[in-house]
Amino acid sequence: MAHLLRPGRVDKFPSGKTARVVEADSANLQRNQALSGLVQNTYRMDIISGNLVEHIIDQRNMSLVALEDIDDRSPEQIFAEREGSSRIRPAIFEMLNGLLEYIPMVYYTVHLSHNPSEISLTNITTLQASMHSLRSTYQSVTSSFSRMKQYGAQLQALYDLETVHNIVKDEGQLSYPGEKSSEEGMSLELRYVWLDTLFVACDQLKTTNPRNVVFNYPGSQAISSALNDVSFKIGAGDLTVIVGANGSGKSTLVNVLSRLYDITSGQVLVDGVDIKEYKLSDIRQSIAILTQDVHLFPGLSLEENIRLGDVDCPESETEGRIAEAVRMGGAERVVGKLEEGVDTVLNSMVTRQGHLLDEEDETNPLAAKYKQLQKASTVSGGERQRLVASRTFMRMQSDKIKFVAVDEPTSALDPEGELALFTRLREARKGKTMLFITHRFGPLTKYADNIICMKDGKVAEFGSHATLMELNGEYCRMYNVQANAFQS
Ligand SMILES: Nc1ncnc2c1ncn2[C@@H]1O[C@H](COP(=O)(O)OP(=O)(O)OP(=O)(O)O)[C@@H](O)[C@H]1O
Repeated sequence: MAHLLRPGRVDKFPSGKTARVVEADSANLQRNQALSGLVQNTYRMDIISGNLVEHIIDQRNMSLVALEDIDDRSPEQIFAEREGSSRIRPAIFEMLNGLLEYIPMVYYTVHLSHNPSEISLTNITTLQASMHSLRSTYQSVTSSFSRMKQYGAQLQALYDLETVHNIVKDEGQLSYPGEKSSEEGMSLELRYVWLDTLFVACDQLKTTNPRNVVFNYPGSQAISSALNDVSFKIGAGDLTVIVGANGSGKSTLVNVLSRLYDITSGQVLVDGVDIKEYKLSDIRQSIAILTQDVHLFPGLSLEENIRLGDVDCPESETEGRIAEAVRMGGAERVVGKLEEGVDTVLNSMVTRQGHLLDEEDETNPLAAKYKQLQKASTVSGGERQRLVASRTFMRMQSDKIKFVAVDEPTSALDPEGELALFTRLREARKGKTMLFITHRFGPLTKYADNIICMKDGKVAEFGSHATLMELNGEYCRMYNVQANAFQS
């Protein structure tokens, strides 16, 4: 395992030497650890909404195979175990090893002393052969035992990855897109469910006891529901903008429309069919979600971070599609100023161990790497948002995407960057239904087919910009607050 230095913990010793942190320099080891690190809760939504659980488990398996005999435990663990085993091994293992060599001999000696007629050259040769074979079996068992411990740790890490599971049940049987799906995009509807349906007479349907659309977050202590009495319909290919005050339920609407959560009562219809009837992974792979909470995955290159937007992209098209995604995400300058471009790994995952380095010793081969690491690659908040948007554009290039939800992804972008991002998203909407959540009305509401104005978990108003302005209600009030700010 090669090592390189990192400007981490630095302690001066009286000898003039400096203790530094040393990192493992194996790309496979770092990749393996990066993929394992994605089980953290921080990345849960990114992984689930991107339908990436299986892909990440596969990739981690592949990186484990690529690691071959490189131990992927932390250096501290390896060190502690070596220290322990080096004391035990000579005392117990070597003794056992030595004893085993003699056991057959002792047995045969005793046996032959009772049956002297059986002593022959063949018997002695067989005895020696069995002795060697017994010894090598023992050695392979002990080494397998130690490998088993290692595999146990790896299995545990894989198990942790498997626990990045969905909150919702995956019991649907229908494939998506289905028979009723449109080329223009996904149609979405939130509606009441009629609890008791009575056939009063032939062709006459009487429904009673409507069950409201309600959503409460699991385990929430809130006294009111995050969504209550919400019903509307979005047509295939529509551009819809959701507006409303903080906490009014805008993001929650995206969560239930994309089945990150199931509504508590009521129904979400996708192309006229209950969303629960579709296979969950089909729904996931048809949706792209861009929010301010999505992350760049640490330890993976920018290229891989963007490629994760569409893991099924054919190998031959990947490079061109990534370049296009970077352009559309407005991240060309960000990538351009990094020495290693899209190969840059931000916040690389590392393994560490202590290392003594004489600071004056320029002949030390680690010195150059140490200097390189001191120039750690970082990006600003706005640059990060551009890179994350690039992953969404990578995803949107896939024909499978039928619904794109964009939830205020521009908080750190400059005004020019924000306008450009919204424009490119709108331009890429062919064959997709689009839903934007925004507090800034200007760049989007004038293009919207529908505006949903949320208030206290309810749809306060629904309609086009002109209709809602005419209504002179909540939307008109919020619009005028922004418009007046520019005029005064
Ligand atoms: N994961 C969660 N668990 C419990 N309650 C939540 C969760 N997410 C949101 N809520 C609550 O649900 C309500 C609606 O939140 P939501 O995030 O949908 O509002 P929002 O309109 O998107 O707000 P903002 O404009 O601030 O982003 C709030 O009262 C919020 O506290």
